[in-house]
Amino acid sequence: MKQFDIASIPGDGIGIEVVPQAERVLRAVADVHGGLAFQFQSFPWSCQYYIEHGVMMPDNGLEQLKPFDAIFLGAVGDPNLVPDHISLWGLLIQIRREFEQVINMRPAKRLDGIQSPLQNPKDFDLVVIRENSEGEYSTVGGRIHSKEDEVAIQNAVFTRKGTERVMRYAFEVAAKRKRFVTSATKSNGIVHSMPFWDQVFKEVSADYPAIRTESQHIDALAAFFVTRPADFDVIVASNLFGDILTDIGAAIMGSIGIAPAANINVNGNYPSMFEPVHGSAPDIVGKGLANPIGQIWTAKMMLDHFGEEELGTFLLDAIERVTRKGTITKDLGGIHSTEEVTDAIISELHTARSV
Ligand SMILES: NC(=O)C1=CN([C@@H]2O[C@H](COP(=O)(O)OP(=O)(O)OC[C@H]3O[C@@H](n4cnc5c(N)ncnc54)[C@H](O)[C@@H]3O)[C@@H](O)[C@H]2O)C=CC1
Ligand SMILES: CC(=O)C(=O)O
Ligand SMILES: [K+]
Ligand SMILES: [Mn+2]
Repeated sequence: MKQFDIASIPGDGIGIEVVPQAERVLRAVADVHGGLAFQFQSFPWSCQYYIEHGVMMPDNGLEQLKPFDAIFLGAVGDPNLVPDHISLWGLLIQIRREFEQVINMRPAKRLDGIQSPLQNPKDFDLVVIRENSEGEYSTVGGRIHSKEDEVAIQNAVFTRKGTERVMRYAFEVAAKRKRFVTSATKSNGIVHSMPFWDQVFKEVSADYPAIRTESQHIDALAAFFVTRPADFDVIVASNLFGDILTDIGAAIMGSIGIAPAANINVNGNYPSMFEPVHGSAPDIVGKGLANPIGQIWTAKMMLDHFGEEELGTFLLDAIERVTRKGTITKDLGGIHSTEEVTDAIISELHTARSV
């Protein structure tokens, strides 16, 4: 029996609602498979934890997480309790950084039965590879003076190592897909980091002659995600550009509530972390309205990461059979609750086993 030890961090808001549902689904997957098991240990680190302890996680939090095979996170943030920059940097971004989860991988794909806000979405199936450790999300800078003399300086950091790494990763992913990489740039407006980004992209692409490439400015690319998403395969982007693009990717899928994501450690020194694109959605918390598909599709990405790709596909197929039948939550125009959608997915898993 293969066992995977998973650290669960439900976090805040709807994270607390969707993480246990996705754990139920993973247990069902294990049950259907018969030869593997998932062991979950839940950590209460969240804004509520901050109110009680003055920190988002204990001093040795990272040490506690390190031995696990993966981290399964819901969402972090409750602006009524803790300012967002404190809660996100104190937990989510700290784990991404300290555990060298340098790649953030976010697929966007049209699913049967889900209405895209686009009139003609076609069958888009793309994946954004976002740099996850540097770029525009940096602690370099500061604020000085006050009142009308106040100055805020925020420096973006682009290292050759980090830039090359995310690009190589994108090319490797593309090699297993439609062999097309689009680079998100803005070298017409950002005159140091983005021409550097373009240069590294050109150098790295020379190592992958079988893969088609293009560069698009981020503003135009954002528009193309709306007007012709089916034309893309793999998009490589900096931290901020990737963050924005993947919310658009989620929106054209039909809801941010279904979009999955993986924060990947590529050197094997620390666990990777799997968390949906969405946040804690304070506006719908406690009502059974949270769409569990983002968290469950994220579990599928965790299965892929464990090398269980067949099981991952099996799970995504079950999700799509459920959406096709119209068992969907309110954000997608349906009437079903978080739990009902999860039940339907679990029941599809069992049905698929028995045929
Ligand atoms: N990675 C993370 O943990 C992230 C955390 N956040 C944090 O979450 C909090 C709320 O941020 P927002 O900007 O409002 O983004 P959000 O993703 O939480 O919500 C945006 C909109 O999408 C809806 N939504 C999100 N997930 C849904 C789901 N599963 N089912 C149905 N509807 C869903 C919400 O109801 C809301 O209308 C903030 O504290 C923010 O910092 C935001 C984004 C990512
Ligand atoms: C924090 C955030 O917006 C994200 O991880 O997508
Ligand atoms: K999240
Ligand atoms: Mn985001």
